[in-house]
Amino acid sequence: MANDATYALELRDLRKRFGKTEIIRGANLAVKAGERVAIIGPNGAGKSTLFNLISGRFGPTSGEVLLHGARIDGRKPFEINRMGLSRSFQITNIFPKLSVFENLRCGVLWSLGYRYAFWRFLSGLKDANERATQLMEMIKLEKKRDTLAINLTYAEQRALEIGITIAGGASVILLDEPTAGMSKSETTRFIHLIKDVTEGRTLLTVEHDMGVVFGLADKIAVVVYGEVIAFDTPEAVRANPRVQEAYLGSVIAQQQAEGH
Ligand SMILES: Nc1ncnc2c1ncn2[C@@H]1O[C@H](COP(=O)(O)OP(=O)(O)OP(=O)(O)O)[C@@H](O)[C@H]1O
Repeated sequence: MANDATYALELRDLRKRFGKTEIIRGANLAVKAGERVAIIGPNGAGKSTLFNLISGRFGPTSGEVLLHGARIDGRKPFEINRMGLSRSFQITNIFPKLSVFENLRCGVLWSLGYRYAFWRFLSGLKDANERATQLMEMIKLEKKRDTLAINLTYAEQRALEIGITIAGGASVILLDEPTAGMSKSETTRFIHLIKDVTEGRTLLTVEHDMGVVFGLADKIAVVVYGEVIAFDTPEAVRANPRVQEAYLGSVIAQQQAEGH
């Protein structure tokens, strides 16, 4: 099945060993184009490691990762990015001393391959400017166009980061805990923003907050001990006895006790 592009992203019997310890133990997942998927699971289950395997930060010990039917396992992160998968790296890919507009334009140029372009050439790059303006509207930061990233609120920085992540028009987007550290009202607004900007794209998030999971995801992948033990709609996952037993029962009980 060399180029079976039925799925936007596919993991086939994926395994990752660190030293003697197998952390990812035969993970399988098949995500259709346009699906929004939340990856949940207990601490240490391997969620971040899966993201690292998908985005090319780590190569798998064995198994396959396919992006629109093409093998990407073992490729470098920038190659995978060029093939249409973009991962957010939280605040770290924001330039604090550049404005919102300049940050977005940088993201656009990077995706076009102008990584080391000189700033004096930039104003002439009409397409990049237009795309940056369009992104700024999508992430609702038009009014902060010339504000330095360092002076944005935390939630605005996260929005900017998402703008940079989608700047190159990637079809598959990976977001690590996109609402972590936000207030409840910011989180609610941010879920809408993420839904808007990822419309028509495939989204994977690693998420601990069940409110975000159930508000955002079309499907939930439950990772326990390095395996995807369930992959289904939120309702089906919630009702799945194996998930209840392995993870969700205790999380929901805890969040109810905390008043979430
Ligand atoms: N580079 C590495 N070298 C060695 N062990 C690692 C490495 N990266 C992750 N691990 C181990 O792999 C296991 C899974 O970690 P991972 O961060 O993927 O889990 P997680 O499900 O994302 O957890 P959390 O919800 O706490 O963020 C942990 O035991 C971790 O210590």
